[in-house]
Amino acid sequence: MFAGKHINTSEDRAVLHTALRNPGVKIAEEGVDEVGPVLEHMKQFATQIRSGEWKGYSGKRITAIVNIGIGGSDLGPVMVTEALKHYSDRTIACHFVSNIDGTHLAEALRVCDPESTLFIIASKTFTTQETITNATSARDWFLETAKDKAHVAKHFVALSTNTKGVTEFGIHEANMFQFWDWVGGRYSLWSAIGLSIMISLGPENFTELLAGAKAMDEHFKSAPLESNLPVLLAAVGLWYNDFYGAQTNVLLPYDQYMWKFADYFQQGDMESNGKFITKGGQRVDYQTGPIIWGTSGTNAQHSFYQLIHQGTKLIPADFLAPIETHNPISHGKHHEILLSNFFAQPEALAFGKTEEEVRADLGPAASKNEALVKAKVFEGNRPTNSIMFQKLTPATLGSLIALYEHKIFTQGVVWGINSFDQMGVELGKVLAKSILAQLPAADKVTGHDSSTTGLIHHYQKNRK
Ligand SMILES: O=P(O)(O)OC[C@H]1O[C@H](O)[C@H](O)[C@@H](O)[C@@H]1O
Repeated sequence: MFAGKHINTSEDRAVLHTALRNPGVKIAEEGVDEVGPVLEHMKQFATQIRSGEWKGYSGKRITAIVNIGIGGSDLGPVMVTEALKHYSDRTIACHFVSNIDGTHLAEALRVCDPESTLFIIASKTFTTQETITNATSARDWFLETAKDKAHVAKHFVALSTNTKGVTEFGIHEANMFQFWDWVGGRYSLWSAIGLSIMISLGPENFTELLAGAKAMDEHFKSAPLESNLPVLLAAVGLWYNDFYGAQTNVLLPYDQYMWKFADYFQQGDMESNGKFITKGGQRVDYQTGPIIWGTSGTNAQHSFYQLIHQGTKLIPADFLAPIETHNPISHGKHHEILLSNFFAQPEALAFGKTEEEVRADLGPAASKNEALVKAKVFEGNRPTNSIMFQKLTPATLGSLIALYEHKIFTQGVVWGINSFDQMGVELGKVLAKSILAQLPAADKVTGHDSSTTGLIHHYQKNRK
């Protein structure tokens, strides 16, 4: 991976997101020597937006950005801007529009002023239906007020590998921030796709984020296997996934800023390792990628922990927490309570509560209600990883993201699969396209099973 070999074999591509956090690295791959210059371009632009030097068409400064992208062109920027909100001076409102559902764009535009809004169209391919449709509607909305197409240049920029697609859309090449086909979508927040992060947090914090990831890259490359964090995380995961039949891995950050961390790694992990075919084309006869989910503690405790503690499924859990909080309100009381929960849960999951302990707790009442005794038993022996870090800084977040990226890579290598393509998302897209063409009239609806046909007909009969 680090050497730039084409380990994404099905697409014959290198996998070099690590080069994005190591500008100047020498690898013979088209575009690698442009990493530094593009980063510079991003810094200049972000600084102009943040300082107010960049003006909208009517002379107003930019006070809102709308990142229009989906999947890897959305989740990374959303997760990181949320996680590092503490580092934002909040002078620029950040909106993220991903869903093709018109509600997503409409609700964002409701609070934006066309004269002071910058649209960032983020799409690696610049062909994604949701993004191009949302971007076109955003441009129409903008032109309703701005009138003149020449004003688009001040309000629309693109992050993409597809120069032709960007210029055809009407965005000038000078307002395009390039990246390359060796950056996978779900590994792209380190590239131009991170522009919204940089505008929100400032170039220095973005540089720190990259530095933190680079430090983890170095650790991954050089640490002995037995003390190599991504390898350990991968090995523990493999153990439960492949030898204990665990279907899943829940991510539980005890830091409110990280509330989107699990959402981000749903794509990161499941799109990378949700594969049943090996690189050599064989059907695997073992389990591969786990189901990833989770949300921030302690909310999760009051929602789904019951099943983790006493359900019939084995759910390995990763707990993450900062030693220091950015918000030590009420003399640090909140953080102490938060951390006491962070320490308590893995202990409870590991050691549970025996029937004897329950009986001792209940005293004489135990013998009167045997069912209650059984209901209060925790079997324990439920596996967890606990990861503590000093404080959620940009560098620490960069390291944590890279830790999980390399865990995913390591597991993919052991399973012999290609973690860097995503063939499984194609079929639904193709079917949706053919259905879209059939929606205008009932007699056009052909080639589907009776359930699908019935649903489409129901929609056609009842739409207004
Ligand atoms: O950035 P884009 O080319 O618009 O792609 C956006 C997303 O599209 C697809 O859903 C892919 O499966 C994702 O990996 C990708 O992140």
